[in-house]
Amino acid sequence: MSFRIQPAPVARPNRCQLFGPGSRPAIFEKMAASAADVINLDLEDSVAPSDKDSARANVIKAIGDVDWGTKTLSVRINGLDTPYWYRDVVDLMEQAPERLDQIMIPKVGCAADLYAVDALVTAIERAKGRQKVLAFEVIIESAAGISHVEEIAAATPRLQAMSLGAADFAASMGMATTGIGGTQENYYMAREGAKYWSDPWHWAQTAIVAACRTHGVLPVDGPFGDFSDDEGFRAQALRSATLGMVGKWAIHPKQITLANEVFTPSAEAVSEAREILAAMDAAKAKGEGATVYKGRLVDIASIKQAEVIVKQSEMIAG
Ligand SMILES: CCC(=O)SCCNC(=O)CCNC(=O)[C@H](O)C(C)(C)COP(=O)(O)OP(=O)(O)OC[C@H]1O[C@@H](n2cnc3c(N)ncnc32)[C@H](O)[C@@H]1OP(=O)(O)O
Ligand SMILES: O=CC(=O)O
Ligand SMILES: [Mg+2]
Repeated sequence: MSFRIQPAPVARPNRCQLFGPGSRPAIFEKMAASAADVINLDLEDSVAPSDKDSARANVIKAIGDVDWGTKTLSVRINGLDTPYWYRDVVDLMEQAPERLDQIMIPKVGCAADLYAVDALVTAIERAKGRQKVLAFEVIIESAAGISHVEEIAAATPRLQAMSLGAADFAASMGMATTGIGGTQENYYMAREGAKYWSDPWHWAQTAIVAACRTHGVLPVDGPFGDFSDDEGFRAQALRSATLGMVGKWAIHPKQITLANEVFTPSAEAVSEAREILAAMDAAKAKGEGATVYKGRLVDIASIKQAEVIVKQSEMIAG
């Protein structure tokens, strides 16, 4: 237990983050018209090295030209291990209009990575007189990133969200898979001739959720590569939501509805949460800290659990 109050993350919907390559401007209007809460225009791994400069120019133009509505608009810059990232930051901060809400920093390995980007962003904000404070989001997708996840979550007040990047994470960890998220064929327990599949992403997800919740950052599940597998996407997203994540990436438009459905508390869940709060109000009026709801114990901790669902639903409804 600690006397510190757990900080709340930014109150904005983050159920689905839709990605699109910065080298494919023909889809930008479609991305803007989608039902995703967050748009991630990518300058990193979906853009070939030969297209880095033109993709950056496309993105800067589109930030001003496209009507992004009320979406959170984010650009994924290149990693700090590349020659591209400083130019991404400098050009975005010097040339893009203030409609840009945040940048996503991939392959973060330690808090100092964010210190370096923060220093550069802060200097340009001051030099250019930019009024809007740029937010950051990061991807945990390396052995170093997951090892230092808590210091990364605490690294800068600019940080609003943290995603698990299953593809690069698997590569960095030396995992024997080319799958991007979801069930892995060889990750199972065997008993009496039957296989029971387990979840190889679980521990990294819970480490991210714990670090994020400690420091008031939104925990987000990253990509699910097989966009023809709706059932697999839904199962992965449901596990993430159950663990405390608030949303998931879409790497194809057909994943947006699936993510929005999973990360919007259902009417039944909200009504049950409200009933628990009402039951606890009645218990409190009688001087009791615990009572019975539908045959099961509810107590003061149940109020906090129910409030998570009600607050999430109210925040999404606006
Ligand atoms: C894995 C590690 C990571 O870092 S993931 C994040 C980086 N990756 C990305 O950003 C990739 C994002 N996705 C894509 O580039 C495309 O969706 C890929 C997967 C290449 C598929 O594109 P395509 O072959 O055009 O798909 P499709 O014919 O099924 O498209 C159907 C209609 O939807 C459109 N569409 C496609 N992708 C997007 C998108 N990301 N956002 C918005 N719209 C998209 C297509 O243009 C097509 O539209 P229409 O029906 O012709 O009007
Ligand atoms: O960037 C995302 C990933 O899965 O890698
Ligand atoms: Mg990656």
